[in-house]
Amino acid sequence: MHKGIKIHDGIFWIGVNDNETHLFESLWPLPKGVSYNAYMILDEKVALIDTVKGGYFSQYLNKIKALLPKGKAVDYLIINHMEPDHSGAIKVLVEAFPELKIIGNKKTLQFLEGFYGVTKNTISVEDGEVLELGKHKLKFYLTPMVHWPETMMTYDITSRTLFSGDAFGGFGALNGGIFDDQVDLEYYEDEILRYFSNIVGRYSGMVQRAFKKLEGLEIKIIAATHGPVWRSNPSKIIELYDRWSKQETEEGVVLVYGSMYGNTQKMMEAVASGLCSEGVKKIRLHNITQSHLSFIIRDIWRFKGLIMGSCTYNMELFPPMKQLVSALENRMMKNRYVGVFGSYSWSGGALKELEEFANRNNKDWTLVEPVIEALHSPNDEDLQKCELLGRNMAKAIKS
Ligand SMILES: Cc1cc2nc3c(=O)[nH]c(=O)nc-3n(C[C@H](O)[C@H](O)[C@H](O)COP(=O)(O)O)c2cc1C
Repeated sequence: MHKGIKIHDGIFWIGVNDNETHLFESLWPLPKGVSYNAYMILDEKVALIDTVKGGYFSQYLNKIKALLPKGKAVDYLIINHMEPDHSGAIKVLVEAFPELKIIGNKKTLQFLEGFYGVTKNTISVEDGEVLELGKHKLKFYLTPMVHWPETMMTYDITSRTLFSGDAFGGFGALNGGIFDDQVDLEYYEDEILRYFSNIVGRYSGMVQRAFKKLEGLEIKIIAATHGPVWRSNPSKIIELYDRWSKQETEEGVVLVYGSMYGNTQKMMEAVASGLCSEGVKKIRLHNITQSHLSFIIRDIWRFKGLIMGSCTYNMELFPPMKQLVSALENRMMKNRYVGVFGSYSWSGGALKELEEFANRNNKDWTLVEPVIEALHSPNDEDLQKCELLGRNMAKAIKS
């Protein structure tokens, strides 16, 4: 990974791996790192597509210099996305190549000035405009809010490569191989979904708009800004992204509970038995204080059913459950079933908030009965109701 890697005639991956950052966007755990993918096209004109996070500039620059033919300079930097994990090296890049012309759309150039004070040698492009490098012809597609307002994609008409920005990208550094046929795809697919559901999912409608715009385009390679480059089976990730952004779900249920002393957990175990008795195999159980929210959101995005159970804490929902409920509303998830239950010892409060969530969002989440509330510790009747909730949820997701 110390030098550029050819992905097609004249096109090179010049990205870097970050195995140091613990939390992407200071929020999302990176147990296996993340790659910041950037690309270089060598033609009559030389173009770079995106940069890397600031601290990785020297690795990036070394790759550029090693590939750059003698006597040539870098002519263009195309900015698909201004988030600093991709734009962080722009300012120093401009110092290294002062003649460089920076290409972005109107919004990109506003961000460029705001973040880095760069205003010189910029070219604003419109949706559908084409830039000729020689053999390679790059067409720009503005795809706002996938996932920032300035995001765009760059399509190389010659090689049929789509430089897609953050779309189709995911967590996980690239360890050796960079292509879909060289890596453990099962791992990356999970991490692409974790990236999508937590970061891009809220803008699913805009992802669908982008799909409409790209309709009919022959795509042989997808080169995103994170994760593997799809050269063998790009249609696989396109299909997954299409399904996820249409909020199509799989048959399965996510169980999330918050419990301090085990009573609420006991209720969730009864729910799980009910699901199992109706043949549900894909059950993902999360103790909310043990699983990071990003993995819970990933599973909820994937499956059709969600059951949440919470103890009461100072008159309210258990604090991390509150965070989950707010995250669900922020992601604007749809077409799913939800079941809720709670426990308390004097005044209650947790269940009320979960029911309020279900009622507020009843167009997007269909409530599955019964709703159960246990005082102190669940009795036999409570546990039977929990099993019934599991059975009813199983029937709902199979209907
Ligand atoms: C710090 C703390 C705060 C609590 N606050 C409330 C409360 O405001 N209202 C209430 O009815 N119960 C309250 N409870 C009681 C628990 O919600 C109740 O015992 C519940 O059954 C605990 O479930 P668990 O065993 O799954 O943790 C509180 C318990 C603790 C430890």
